Amino acid sequence: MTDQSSRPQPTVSDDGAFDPSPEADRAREAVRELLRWSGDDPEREGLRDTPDRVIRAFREYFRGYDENPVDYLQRTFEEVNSYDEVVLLRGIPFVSHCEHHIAPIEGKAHVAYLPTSRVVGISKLARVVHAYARRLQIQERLTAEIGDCIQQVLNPQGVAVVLQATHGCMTCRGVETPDVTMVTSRMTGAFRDDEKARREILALMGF
Ligand SMILES: Nc1nc2c(ncn2[C@@H]2O[C@H](COP(=O)(O)OP(=O)(O)OP(=O)(O)O)[C@@H](O)[C@H]2O)c(=O)[nH]1
Ligand SMILES: [Zn+2]
Repeated sequence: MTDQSSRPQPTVSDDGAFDPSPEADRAREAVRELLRWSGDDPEREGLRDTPDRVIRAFREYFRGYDENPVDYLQRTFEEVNSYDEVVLLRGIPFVSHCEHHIAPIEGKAHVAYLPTSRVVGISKLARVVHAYARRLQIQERLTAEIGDCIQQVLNPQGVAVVLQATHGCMTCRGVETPDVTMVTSRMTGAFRDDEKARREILALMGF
């Protein structure tokens, strides 16, 4: 969870400006090579700017490497009138990329926790989801990282994370099987140990 990025930083901000660094040059050349490998001509007009677009898109897809999700959970509120029932953020849309094919993983995350004495701003749960999703992932690890981060930082009575997603590497290539959804979950504390709490949260999530 303390994985601050060690990758080269762009010499210009991610505002669409051209990055003249040697690392960016090498990345653009790698994209050019992939275009050739695919059978096209990277020098033709329509593809001339594509390597630069692709490396800027990669910065967007993978900007989670520059984020520490722990930071998002530092600010908590304690004046909650002893609220200790479930807090659920349902249906957070996310996009990730599978580490095997760099194909999109698109889905929804349902994130819940059972607070002790403090709660976190609700947007922060979505920020944690995106910070882990914007990396190369498999769905199981993404699910576990989200759940474990919230459990470790907030130390609530329990955390429940369920992800449902479709995998581009299954729909657009390979087995070419659309309309299948992968469902994964990470349950901690009360949601893992107490069958009733687990059933209730899954029902609230719509399962
Ligand atoms: N468990 C899991 N598997 C994934 C995930 N994303 C992709 N995969 C699978 O990872 C596997 C990689 O298998 P390989 O046999 O090494 O790769 P491949 O030859 O491209 O496999 P096919 O996709 O079956 O063509 C595939 O079965 C993918 O469907 C994920 O998030 N979790
Ligand atoms: Zn894949």
